Amino acid sequence: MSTEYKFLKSKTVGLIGCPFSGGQSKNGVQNGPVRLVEYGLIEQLAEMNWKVEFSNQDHLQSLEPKDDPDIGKLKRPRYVSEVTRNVAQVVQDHVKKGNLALTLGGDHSLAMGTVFGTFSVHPDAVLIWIDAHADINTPETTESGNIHGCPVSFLMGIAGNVPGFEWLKPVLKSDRLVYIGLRDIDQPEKNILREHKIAAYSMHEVDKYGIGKVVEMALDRVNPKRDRPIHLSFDVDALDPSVAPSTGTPVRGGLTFREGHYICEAIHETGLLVAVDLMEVNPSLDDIDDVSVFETVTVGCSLVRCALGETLL
Ligand SMILES: NC(=[NH2+])NCCC[C@H](N)C(=O)O
Ligand SMILES: [Mn+2]
Ligand SMILES: [Mn+2]
Repeated sequence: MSTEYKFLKSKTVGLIGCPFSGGQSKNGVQNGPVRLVEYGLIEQLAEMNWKVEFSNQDHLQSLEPKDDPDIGKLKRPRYVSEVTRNVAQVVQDHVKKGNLALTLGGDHSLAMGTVFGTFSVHPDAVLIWIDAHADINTPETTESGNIHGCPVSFLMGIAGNVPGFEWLKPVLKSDRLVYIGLRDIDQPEKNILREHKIAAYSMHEVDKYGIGKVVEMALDRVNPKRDRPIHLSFDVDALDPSVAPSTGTPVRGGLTFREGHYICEAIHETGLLVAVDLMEVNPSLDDIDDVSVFETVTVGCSLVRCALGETLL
């Protein structure tokens, strides 16, 4: 189109709802997409003059194999592989058509599919990963065995050969990835970040420089000429638990409400977005109250709206 989005053909969003929880061990995150849609996300985007093509992925849960024994430490590897392979295809179809691919999780292992889908159309894209966690454990280093802690290593091709994941060719180069919001990184993950010289802005840098400067530095690192397509993968646990409590692995000391929104606004302003993930909204955790769920769902919707162009003025 449009001056607003350099790599889109029209102001159309492919909304991909992924009710999937197999990349981690807590129940409920599969209900994230339905709650975000129930709250009105589709209508909100339509009101912002987006055409919405809703690609609901309700069949994903039926892909769970009867028998899915651990491979090494990895839990539910066949299920995760099958689901993410399907998601990759849907994302790829939307991005190829010039739609903005918006994926609602579900757990963050889904990013294996979304990022692969984007990069198979735009091999020169960059990945901006907003998270408390680096999600770059390998099958060797993961302690939990939860694959939502590992998608980045698979995408980079440093996960080794895991049977069933042959389809997932390494598409992500270490200099095309940047993190913002990190604060809970396993020691082996720190080693990987250092070894591969991956750009990472933890909460320490957010405190030190302010979010405006951090986003600018992050873009300068991976997208210095501002000419590469951007895939934004936003784990809602990047936000402080006081802002987004209803998520499976909350970590104190996170992004404020405004810092989270600023990131989305600033990335929208580049005009380079081709894909957005909103992951790890879990509206049905045990012991969670309705207000916490409501706050998390509403903040999820407003992050998405800001990434898609909502402004304060
Ligand atoms: N997408 C997430 N919320 N990931 C949390 C990962 C936590 C931990 N590093 C692990 O490997 O299990
Ligand atoms: Mn996380
Ligand atoms: Mn994550």
